[in-house]
Amino acid sequence: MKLQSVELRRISMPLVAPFRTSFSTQTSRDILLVRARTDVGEGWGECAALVDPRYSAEYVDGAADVLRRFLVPAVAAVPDLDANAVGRVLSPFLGHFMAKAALETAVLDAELRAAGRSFGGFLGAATDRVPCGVSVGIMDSIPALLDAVGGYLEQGYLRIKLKIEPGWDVEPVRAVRERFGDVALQVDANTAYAVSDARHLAKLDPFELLLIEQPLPEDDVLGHAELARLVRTPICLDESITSARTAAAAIRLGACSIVNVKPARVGGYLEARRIHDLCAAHGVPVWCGGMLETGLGRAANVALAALPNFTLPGDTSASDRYYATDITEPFRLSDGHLAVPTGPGLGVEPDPARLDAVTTSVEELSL
Ligand SMILES: CC(=O)N[C@@H](Cc1ccc2ccccc2c1)C(=O)O
Ligand SMILES: [Mg+2]
Repeated sequence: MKLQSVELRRISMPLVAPFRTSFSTQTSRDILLVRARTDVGEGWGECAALVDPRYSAEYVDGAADVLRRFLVPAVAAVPDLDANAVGRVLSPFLGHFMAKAALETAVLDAELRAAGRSFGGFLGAATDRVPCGVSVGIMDSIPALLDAVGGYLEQGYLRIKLKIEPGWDVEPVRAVRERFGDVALQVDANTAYAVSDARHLAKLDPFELLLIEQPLPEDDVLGHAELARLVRTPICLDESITSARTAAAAIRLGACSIVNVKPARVGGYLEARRIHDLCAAHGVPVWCGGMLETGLGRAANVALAALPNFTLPGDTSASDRYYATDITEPFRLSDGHLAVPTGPGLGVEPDPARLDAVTTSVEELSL
């Protein structure tokens, strides 16, 4: 396969409701899509980077720039391209995992569409539908939170994840437990605490949470290992896991007993599968994280979440959790599950009219 041209497209997608985390409140998503045109057809990749470097060091204008200047030219120079070559040819460029993931996914999508293979079939999906959880933002009040959680449970979500931060943690969890009983429940702090908060975080132990996600800063692996000795609730890492190597180190150091696998955060679906396999070898369960993707990224995540060691419901929610109108056919929850796409490649593609309606810029990179 040979890369002939790449389109960098920016789309602006309003969220159905503000989404507040410990690091920001977002009301819309400014998303970069990568469209790879090759001699055997085209493929799509979605870059998960936020508009500002608050979840990780990446941000969407920076991702577009690193793709334009370094990543796309390097991949375009490969004479006999396949998805396995992308990680190798991009490894001299450090970091920029979300930008790399978008490009690798676009190349993989083109390759698989041309071969008539689905993402799930290629990655090793073991099931045709995946159980889904939902991520619930920090709310203005406990009653508002309980209304939101009640609504998601009525829609059929099989697991609730509450965003927490200092000042919004024990009480919201207590309220959800008192109202909804033993629903599958976990929390995500997005790095908002310090290991000195261990005694406070241990107050969550009586609520039998599935896990506490990324309580401490990304680089505080040793702090997570110390916290895991002071808190009974299992520790799950998200931001800290940037590769299979960092996953192996975190597990060996006792920093986590569960991993949130996010292809965008680790440079793509091939590395994500390596993390899945490594965690399986260590008996560490994984689940698929979310970055408020459109149906393009959502399709790839659902295929990944079908691998056998994804034993916990992920943040693979339905399209309407975030968007009133998706750019692809929407993913709809059915009995708390999403069906794994079976078509070639991602198995979905953008509807041209819907795509045009949200497009804010299109740039053709000639190679
Ligand atoms: C579903 C979920 O909680 N995702 C991330 C946080 C996150 C990720 C990407 C975002 C993009 C725009 C606005 C908020 C966002 C929050 C997480 O697991 O930590
Ligand atoms: Mg998280």
